[in-house]
Amino acid sequence: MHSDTALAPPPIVPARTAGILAVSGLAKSVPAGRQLFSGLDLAVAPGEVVAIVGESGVGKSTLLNILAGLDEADRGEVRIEGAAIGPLDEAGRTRLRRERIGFVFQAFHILPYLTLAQNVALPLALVSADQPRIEARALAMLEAVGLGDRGASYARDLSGGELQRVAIARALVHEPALILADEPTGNLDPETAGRVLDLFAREVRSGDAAAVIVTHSRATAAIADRVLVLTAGGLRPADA
Ligand SMILES: Nc1ncnc2c1ncn2[C@@H]1O[C@H](COP(=O)(O)OP(=O)(O)OP(=O)(O)O)[C@@H](O)[C@H]1O
Repeated sequence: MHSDTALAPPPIVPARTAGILAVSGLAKSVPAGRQLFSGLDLAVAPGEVVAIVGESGVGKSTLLNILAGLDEADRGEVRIEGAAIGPLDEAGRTRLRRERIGFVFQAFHILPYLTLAQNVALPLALVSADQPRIEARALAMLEAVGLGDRGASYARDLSGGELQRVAIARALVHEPALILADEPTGNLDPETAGRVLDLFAREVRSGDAAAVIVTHSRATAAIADRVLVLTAGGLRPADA
């Protein structure tokens, strides 16, 4: 896994900018031509957790995918730590995601042929060759989500809620600058969700990272510094 490290370009270690995420004038329509949103602006500072809520089908998951460079906007700009992602080619976007972004997908995407410990370690193993640190950090993250004794298990042996916690541990393990999470507590009971959300907030704030969480859950929105509603006209404060 590390054999190509010597040939790889140096890791992206940008200077901390005033904003981790800066989005301006974003517009997106779906292939049938229906406009999901336009004129969308968003700025997220280090240490800040932003929750995005909105009706089903309004485009929340699509927005997260655009922020991660997994989907293209029709118009507008996304900057992560000051760098625009639009001009990056696929390799550049992959590298940006690997080194600076942690993504909790709605469908988890836990790899079935790796143990849970290996799944959690993977994002860190892609950017570091320090095996003892990788293993220690992966175990610490599994413990933090209450699965410290399940590192040797495989995805097939876990419940939906346990898989969700593995996905969260994996998204945080490499201390990304930007954490994007799609319904990260949708499969968790309130007590487990609370514990996981505490971890989430702690990792973001202690690492000066930024998080954008899409959620329908009031408890999840409650840990955010700001709650924004996605509408066809962009994002607006939830209480406006
Ligand atoms: N590739 C695509 N082709 C056609 N329609 C699409 C495509 N991708 C997304 N859509 C449509 O765009 C809309 C927004 O989808 P998205 O999953 O972003 O919504 P959401 O706000 O996250 O919804 P939910 O809260 O139900 O998860 C939906 O109506 C969806 O069917």
